[in-house]
Amino acid sequence: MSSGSGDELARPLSLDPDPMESWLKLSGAVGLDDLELADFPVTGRGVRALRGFKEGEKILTIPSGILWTVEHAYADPLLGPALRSARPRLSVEDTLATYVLFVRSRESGYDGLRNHVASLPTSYSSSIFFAEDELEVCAGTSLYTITKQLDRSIKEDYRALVVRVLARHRDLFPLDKFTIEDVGVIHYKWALCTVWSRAMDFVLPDGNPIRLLAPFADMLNHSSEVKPCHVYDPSSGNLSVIAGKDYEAGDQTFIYYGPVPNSRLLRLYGFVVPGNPNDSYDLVLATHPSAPFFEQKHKLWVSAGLDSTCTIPLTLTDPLPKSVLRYLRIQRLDESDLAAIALRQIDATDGKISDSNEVEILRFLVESFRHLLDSFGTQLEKLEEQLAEGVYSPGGNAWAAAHVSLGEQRVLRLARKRAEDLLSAAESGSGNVRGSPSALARCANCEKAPAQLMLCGRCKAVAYCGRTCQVAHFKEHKAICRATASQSGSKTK
Ligand SMILES: C[S@@+](CC[C@H](N)C(=O)[O-])C[C@H]1O[C@@H](n2cnc3c(N)ncnc32)[C@H](O)[C@@H]1O
Repeated sequence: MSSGSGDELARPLSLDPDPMESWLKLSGAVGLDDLELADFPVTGRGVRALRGFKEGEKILTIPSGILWTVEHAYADPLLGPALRSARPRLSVEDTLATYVLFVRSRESGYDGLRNHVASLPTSYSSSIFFAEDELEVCAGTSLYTITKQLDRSIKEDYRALVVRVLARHRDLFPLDKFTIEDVGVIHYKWALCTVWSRAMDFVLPDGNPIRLLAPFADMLNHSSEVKPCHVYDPSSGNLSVIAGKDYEAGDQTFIYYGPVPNSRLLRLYGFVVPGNPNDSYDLVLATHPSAPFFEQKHKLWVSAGLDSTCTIPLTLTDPLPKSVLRYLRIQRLDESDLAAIALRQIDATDGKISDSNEVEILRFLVESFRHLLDSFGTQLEKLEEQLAEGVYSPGGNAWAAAHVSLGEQRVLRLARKRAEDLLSAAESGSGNVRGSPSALARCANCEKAPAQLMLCGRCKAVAYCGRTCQVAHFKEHKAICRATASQSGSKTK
């Protein structure tokens, strides 16, 4: 479940001619002679280069005709009419999941696609398959909440799929293979995880999105060390993979799944990257329509590029985005503020409204962050201790959940600290905190402000009074350090 290239001990998976590979070649796939599937120690099965590739060189093309797409599902002579009869139309995700389940259930025909399905993992380690005690490790995180919600919604979605499609076409979806009971839900979850962890998303020139599964290209694991390197050609409809860096013969080849935080990685792909620089916390801000002056405030949120309900990601590099403050300033406007705004005496879409409004929203934020942090099942220091002591078996579900919790707590602590700094400045009337100067004026560990401080040599975004404090703070700082250094283009490893 952890990330890394782990190329050293890769074993080829089989020496027999692979039926999927033969089908791919016959269908016009290009590049397979220079690649092979192999088992890698850290990432699991992946794709190995059999010769060197230069960055930017095309390494693989999967032709349009054998991609799993919504269009192909609808064009299928058996499945298409069943899909078309569904009212309302199935979502893209459900269409692809139904397509995969349909092909898997066929006893004849669909030979190529069935070979692909046969090569898919039989189980997934997405958080939706976690046992209760494993999920409890990340109680308090957005992953915990979303996974619980998914547990309910997936059952409902499957029932809806049965009613809208499966039960109406029992000739295609026989009851013994598409049961209404729990087994059916388990198969549906498996198909959803297949789509979540293997589908690729692109935007077409007309602005419409396309989601597809590409046999063999879906065997490429993720690495943040490679540039984005999978491309869809809208004119041919083919999917290609370009070398995202230089490879030597024997290396594992990768694609880049994107700057994904651990909570999303674990839910969709079933793995985490320890110390993930993309970790984030999704802060949900909402106001009930019955709140005073809701209509006026709603207009102000919209003109500030927000809405009355907003989900704003807090990140390691920007733990308290301006949009959070902007939202709350509008939420706390009183009658006289609104009158001043109507007379254009105040601009509510940017900047401070008044000292009292600012202090009020910052107090609220500090309290909210404290409350959110208190709601985590296991506190950050305890989790770090447990991970160091090997309480969770490395790579296991509980271990991965612990990393998600660590990441979200680190982000929230930074957000709380930033709100506290802003609040003390607002209360003292200086109102002059821009993050960096105050952070650099005090030791990031003991918070003292001696005459001389030394900057972190890598990110240069925090300062320490001495080596002891730098070492003591390293665990907490390393993820944000990586993120800040990579954002500012630092070349240091
Ligand atoms: C697109 S598939 C890649 C092929 C997959 N390993 C297989 O055997 O079918 C995505 C899945 O590969 C695994 N994976 C990809 N990148 C990984 C990484 N960096 N570390 C650990 N597992 C990874 C995860 O299980 C993920 O859900």
